[in-house]
Amino acid sequence: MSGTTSGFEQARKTAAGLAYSPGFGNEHSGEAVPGALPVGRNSPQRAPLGLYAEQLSGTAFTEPRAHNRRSWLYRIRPSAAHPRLVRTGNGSLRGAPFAETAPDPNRLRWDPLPDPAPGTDFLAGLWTLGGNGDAARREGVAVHLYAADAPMERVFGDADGELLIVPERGGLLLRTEFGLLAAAPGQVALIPRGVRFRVEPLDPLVRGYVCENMGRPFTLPDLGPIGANGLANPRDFLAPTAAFEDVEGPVEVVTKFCGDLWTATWDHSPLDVVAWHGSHVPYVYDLRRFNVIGSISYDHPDPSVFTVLTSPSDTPGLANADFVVFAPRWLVGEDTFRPPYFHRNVMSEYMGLIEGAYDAKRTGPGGFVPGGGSLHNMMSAHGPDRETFEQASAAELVPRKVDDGLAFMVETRWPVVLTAQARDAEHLQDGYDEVWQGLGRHFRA
Ligand SMILES: O=C(O)Cc1cc(O)ccc1O
Ligand SMILES: [Fe+2]
Repeated sequence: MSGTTSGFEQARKTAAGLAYSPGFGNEHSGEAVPGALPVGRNSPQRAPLGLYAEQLSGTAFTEPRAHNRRSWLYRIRPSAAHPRLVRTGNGSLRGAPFAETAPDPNRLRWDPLPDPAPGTDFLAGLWTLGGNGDAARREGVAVHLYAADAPMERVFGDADGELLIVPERGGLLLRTEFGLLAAAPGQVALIPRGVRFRVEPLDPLVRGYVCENMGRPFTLPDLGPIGANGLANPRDFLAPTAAFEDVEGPVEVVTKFCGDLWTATWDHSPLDVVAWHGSHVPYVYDLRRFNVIGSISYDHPDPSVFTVLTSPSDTPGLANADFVVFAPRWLVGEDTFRPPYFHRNVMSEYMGLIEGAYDAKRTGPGGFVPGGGSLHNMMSAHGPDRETFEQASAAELVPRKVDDGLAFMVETRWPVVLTAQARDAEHLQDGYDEVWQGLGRHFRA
């Protein structure tokens, strides 16, 4: 069933009225019914209102307090009350390890996903481009895209990692165990590992990207000499307030586990959490709130300065994955080539475009367009295309605002290995290499 007009109106009304609890990493809490949240202990002999107490851990019990993520949920039924899971088709979703294709050192670029078949929900609309690491070892990252036009009737949860959802076209209403979130293009939603949710499109066609982080949970990067403020500010991350559905009756619950989808039909909705508290919670964040730091003297800063969220590895400074945004900003560098420089990076870079244009690439047909993506794997040489290089080398260096687009990058420690469908996709562009052809020699000895 595709979304109906009255369905969208209803969902948009709900989205417009949502209340949130601000602050990344806070000990958030809430109760949809007064008195549902126990006071002074997590696990009373009998939880209030006849609810069941359940802990959901996002990190090992013993991880340092600063990294520890867990929440306590007070629900109508414990999650344990479910039948046996059975395998179901993965559709276009794939998991790590990625071994369908040989790792590819070529620079690659895709146009947007084709429109979905009518009646495609968010889960069925997920299409995996590639990734790295190993879900069973809790490391690596996967890049998915989605295109959907129908509300999810079923509920989904990802045991393999957290999901950073990046809408590019159309808004999403996310009904989660913790309550409701809405994310429109320009905003991102973060669903922690294992948290169950259902997606309702707020528009007839919704499209975007999903960064699935199988490593350590995303956190805000340290600020070092930047100081105590800047980049993504914690208070701009919004957690939901408690809301539950009390549905007795068959509900399909799909789980992604070690790369595969498993399903079970529960006799009630798993979105039955009446109260909760903790730090393992979903968030929505508006990328336009990002406080962009850049050069006010000369040279183009490395894009690490645009990091919104980072999933650290065991090596300090080496990310399992960074989520980076290229948000509107002023460029004022003197005697500086202002767009991204030519480079070969040990990290691998997947880029997507949420709207407008990106300052290193031509947009429009055959270019880097919203909904499209590019992959520059470990050590692949890339940077400004020929047109960008020529223009920026000749440009008058007056202060200029770059505010005609919103792009993002998933930068990861290991090459992104493509799925077969991404390698063979019709929407994989031919001849991306040509954007760097014709960069003639200007050398004068
Ligand atoms: O390749 C890209 O466009 C991403 C990028 C941007 C930038 O400003 C510097 C380095 C870099 O990899
Ligand atoms: Fe790059």
